[in-house]
Amino acid sequence: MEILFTLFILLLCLLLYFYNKYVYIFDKNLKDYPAPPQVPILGHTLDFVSGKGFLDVLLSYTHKYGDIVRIRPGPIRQLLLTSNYKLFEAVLSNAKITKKSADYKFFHRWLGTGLLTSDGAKWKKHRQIITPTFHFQILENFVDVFEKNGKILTKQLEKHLNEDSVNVYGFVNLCALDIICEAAMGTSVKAQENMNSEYVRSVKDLLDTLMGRIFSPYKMIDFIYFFTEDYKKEMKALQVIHSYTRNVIKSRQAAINSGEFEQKTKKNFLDLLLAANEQQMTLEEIREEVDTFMFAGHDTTASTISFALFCLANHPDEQARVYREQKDIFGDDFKRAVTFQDLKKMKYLEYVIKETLRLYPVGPFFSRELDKDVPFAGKVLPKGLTITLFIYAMHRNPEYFPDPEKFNPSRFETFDGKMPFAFVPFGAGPRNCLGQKFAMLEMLSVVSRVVRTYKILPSIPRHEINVAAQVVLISTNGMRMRFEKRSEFSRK
Ligand code: HEM
Repeated sequence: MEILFTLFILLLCLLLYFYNKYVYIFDKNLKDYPAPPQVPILGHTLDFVSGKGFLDVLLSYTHKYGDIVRIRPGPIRQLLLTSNYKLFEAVLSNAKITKKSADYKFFHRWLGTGLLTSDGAKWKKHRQIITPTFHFQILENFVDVFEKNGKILTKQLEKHLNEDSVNVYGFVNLCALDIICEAAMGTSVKAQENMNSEYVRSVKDLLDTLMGRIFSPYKMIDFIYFFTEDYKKEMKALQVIHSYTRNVIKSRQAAINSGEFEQKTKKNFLDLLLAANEQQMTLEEIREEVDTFMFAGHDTTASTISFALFCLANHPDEQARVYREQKDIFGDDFKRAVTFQDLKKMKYLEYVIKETLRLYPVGPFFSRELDKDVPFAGKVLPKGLTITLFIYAMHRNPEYFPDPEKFNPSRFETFDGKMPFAFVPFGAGPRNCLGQKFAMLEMLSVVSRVVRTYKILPSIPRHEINVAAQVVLISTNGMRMRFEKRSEFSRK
């Protein structure tokens, strides 16, 4: 009896501790921020399982309650959903707020604690080692990789010329996978030509299972997830992907040891990492970083290129302007390979890609967890709080982007950077996207190749996209358009 009583008291103390830590202190500090109606214990969880879609739920909160909203997506967790400029600035410009929120844990089995998912000393050390490998000059090495795979993409699309409606996303996704594999590891998985290869299938399976987990209220819980078919599928895919990466690392390391590396003029990220490493990272840590590039650098560019092509298909005047720019750069020799210098000249196409990223940011929101109290606007944001930066809503704020729903690339001609946190598709501050320059060059190269080869037209019937937040922002019903071969010297 005495033991039971002691256990009861211990449990009570534990509950009081958690209540005080996560509920009382949060409520006390955040009470002035509005919160949608919630149910006891579950908070707002039911809204997220209502079938309405994550992005739509968050948008409805923002529209109804303003640019800082208090949300409780479970019994103890609280977060502030924000599209408030000052709060964006306070979080993103603070070099001490670098901790990722708990949501990133789903990626740990694949990426371990690589750059995207790590925190603290490990993240800082690895970021320092890896940053020089993304230097703009080094990126010149990859122009051939973009060119080669962009060309294969146009060949794949050729098989669908004059069809009324082609869903471009699958084709672009395989192209982006080929590019990142070659750039990150120097190996060619030939995804575009052989989409049934074991590696390509495993990447797809892994992304599918991750997505299924993040948005399922029960698969989120480890104990339940371990008994699902998805778990088995994930483990099988991980085995294939990890052993592929490990084998490539081993053979690269052997090449370096044999002196072969010195003679190589075009080095991939893995070569550069191994060379810069000087025993600071273990081979397993290098594996985590290479897998991180594979993940962070694949669906992201695929989604943006597809949205950009969709926008061009549906805005013929903008496409004509991009095409004119291509004419100015390539003259009548549209078939020649693109160079690094050419890509730097594609200013208008860059505005098109930026405008695409404004309307369709790949990561429509991302979060930080505060590891200390942070003063903000006369209040204290308590330690442990998750701040979810709602990029999608920020990018559609008419104060910074007049007529925000309109696809208008020209707005970037005069976007002067005075409000740097209003446009942050690549994040900002110490944890910004390491691959952003690489990504921009890749996207310029691939879109340029498609526009030079084909006139992109709206599908028949015209396609309405259904935008949703999955692992990245995508259109759940595909991105449909039509392609028409351009005549050699067409000026339209
Ligand atoms: C359209 C393309 C891309 C977009 C919009 C994008 C966006 C982002 C964003 C928003 C973050 C910050 C996430 C957060 O703070 O939680 C991020 C981080 C990161 N991205 Fe990208 N990304 C793109 C392509 C790439 C590519 C091609 C690579 C690599 C080749 C890459 C590598 C990374 C890495 C390593 C990080 C983690 C940086 C750190 O935490 O230190 N990304 N990206």
